[in-house]
Amino acid sequence: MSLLPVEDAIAAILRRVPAPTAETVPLTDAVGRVLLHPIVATHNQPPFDASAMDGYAVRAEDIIPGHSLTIVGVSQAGAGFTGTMTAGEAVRIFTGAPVPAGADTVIMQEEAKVHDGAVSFTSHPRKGHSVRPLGNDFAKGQSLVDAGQRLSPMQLSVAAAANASTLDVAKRPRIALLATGDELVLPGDALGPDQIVASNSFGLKPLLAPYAETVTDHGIARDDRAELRAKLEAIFADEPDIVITTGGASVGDHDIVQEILLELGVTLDFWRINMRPGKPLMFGTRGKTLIFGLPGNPVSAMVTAIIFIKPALRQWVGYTDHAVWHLPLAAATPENTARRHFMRAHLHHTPTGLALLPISQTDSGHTSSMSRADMLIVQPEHDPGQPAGTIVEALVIDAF
Ligand SMILES: Nc1nc2c(c(=O)[nH]1)N[C@H]1C(S)=C(S)[C@@H](COP(=O)(O)OP(=O)(O)OC[C@H]3O[C@@H](n4cnc5c(N)ncnc54)[C@H](O)[C@@H]3O)O[C@H]1N2
Ligand code: MOO
Repeated sequence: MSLLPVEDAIAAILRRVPAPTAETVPLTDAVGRVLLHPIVATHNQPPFDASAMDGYAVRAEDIIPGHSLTIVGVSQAGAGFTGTMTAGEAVRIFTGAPVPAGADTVIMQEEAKVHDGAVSFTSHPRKGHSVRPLGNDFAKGQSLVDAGQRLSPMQLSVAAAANASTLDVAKRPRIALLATGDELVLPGDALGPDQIVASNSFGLKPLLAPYAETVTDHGIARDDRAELRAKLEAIFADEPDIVITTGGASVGDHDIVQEILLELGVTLDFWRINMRPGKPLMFGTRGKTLIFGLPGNPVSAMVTAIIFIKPALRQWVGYTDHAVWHLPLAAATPENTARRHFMRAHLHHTPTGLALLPISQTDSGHTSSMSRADMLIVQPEHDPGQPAGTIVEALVIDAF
């Protein structure tokens, strides 16, 4: 049985992903969305030379120990001093207020002594001190956030400062999930003999939600041709962008998912990858809909979603910031097989920095070890095993 290399499978999937398309959303709905057109400043910030302190606007050259300046007015935020300051004058000023014409420096009030309408100072500041020059933060026409980034609260704050009220972000796909298996019951239901609680969709839905317009969980289909066909037909009738099944992907007598998908007109691009966990992954298309048939084993389902569906979704929304990490091993890894191993690992804080502590559990049905993992070490095919300290490649499970 020939197994497809991981890279070839990812490349085959990415070829089927449509180019990102934009939609315009209000700033208030943009957090976590991927920016498709850069945020460009439409004005200078600050729009005028502004005071950074509550104090006095002065001309630096006028500050001579023992000499007083005459206070000729006030500049406050939203209502600047309208005159022009000349030699020997000072203007009372507040944080954020425009620095009056003629002034070049601000001295904070803690360093000022006021007496009879005049002010003297205990410090001798350099010219420009406590003044934020026009355009100091950003200049008109400057790109503030590049396309391809996932918008953070700070980036939305800068977008607002740049006077943007809407942003162009990537449209997100509509995703449908379907679990398959006679043995499955929903969490909370009584477990009968030989039954298993269906857990996959409850991990997949939040894993994929950050990239999706909607993730609709269509529940469980029994290993029954008519039922599975009817459920998949109903899902396809809704025209989702992506359909994800779990279970029934392998070679057992009840593994009928592929057969029914083919009957329903799905073109299969590939089945079975040279990896563990997750070997029986299948992928195909039906019109514009992408179909991922994930293995039923819970660790295999999550790992294949991380390794194959997340890259597809990142490309779908135009996200360009993804990084593979390189970190030292905190303990040795064992010899690998001919299949690429995505090894569960803890991100470990050591006195000399971060390190990866491999989790020895490799059972693809072992959910509790997966729940303790922060990272997946990418162990190459035929890797002989590596000693502690070796720098290895790893993926952050929770990264976008
Ligand atoms: N003869 C062979 N047997 C198997 C092979 C093989 O190559 N030859 N591959 C193995 C590998 S690798 C995997 S992975 C599994 C995947 O099989 P399926 O995708 O057909 O999955 P199922 O048989 O339906 O279920 C496997 C396992 O997972 C449990 N399961 C299923 N759905 C869920 C769910 N939604 N939530 C929680 N747990 C679920 C199910 O009860 C089974 O225990 O096949 C190997 N066999
Ligand atoms: O894909 Mo399976 O996960 O190796 O048990």
